[in-house]
Amino acid sequence: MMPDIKICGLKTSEAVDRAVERGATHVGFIFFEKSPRNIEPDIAGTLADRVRGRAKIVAVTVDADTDELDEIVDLLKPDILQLHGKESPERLLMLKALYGLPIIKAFSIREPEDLKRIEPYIGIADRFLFDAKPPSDSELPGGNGIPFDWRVLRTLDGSIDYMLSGGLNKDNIAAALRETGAHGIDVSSGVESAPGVKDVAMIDEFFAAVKRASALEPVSGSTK
Ligand SMILES: O=C(O)c1ccccc1N[C@@H]1O[C@H](COP(=O)(O)O)[C@@H](O)[C@H]1O
Repeated sequence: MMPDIKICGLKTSEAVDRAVERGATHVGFIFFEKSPRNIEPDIAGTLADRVRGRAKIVAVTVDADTDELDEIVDLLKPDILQLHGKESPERLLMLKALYGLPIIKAFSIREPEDLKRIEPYIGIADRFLFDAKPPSDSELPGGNGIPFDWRVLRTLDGSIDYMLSGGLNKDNIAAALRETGAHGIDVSSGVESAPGVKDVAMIDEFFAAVKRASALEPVSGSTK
């Protein structure tokens, strides 16, 4: 089965169009000034209009205040909020009540202990996203292009819905899916030729690799 596929950090119509043509179920826009993928909400809204209804529009923010979120929700009209900072469960409840949007809550993972941090968010976050811990010299909480040890997720309760993220690319996505069986994947750097510069050929290659990996997957219940 094909996982949900989110292409994140989009900034051009060419990349948005190609991602959705190839089968992206989610497209992500980054609202974080220090990121090379940062985009103004009005420009993101115009890009999102190209694919609205064909892919879920995801607004990625990091500890954004309500004024900033108001502007993003107003101009982008996202389907989903992705919170990639230290937002508390209470903050998620408040934002869900305010905007009526589903929330993906991101967590950085290195070891099994890190998974304990999701517990207070179960039943509040609509989906989790597991990313690698950023290097100590990085200003970005995500989008660093580095994977974590996916074996950590072996201890995760199978009923937890999550997207796998962090350094995914055409060369490691088959192994990542084989190890985790993730129902959703999220890629940014892995389809870029330089930080913040999406490459449509790399988007093509990534989708081709996911399709190959999904075709190889054993069919549950099959006797063959
Ligand atoms: O991509 C960014 O610049 C970014 C900035 C701030 C918060 C989150 C960000 N990106 C998220 O991180 C994942 C993993 O990225 P990568 O594939 O390792 O480059 C990305 O998909 C975004 O959801």
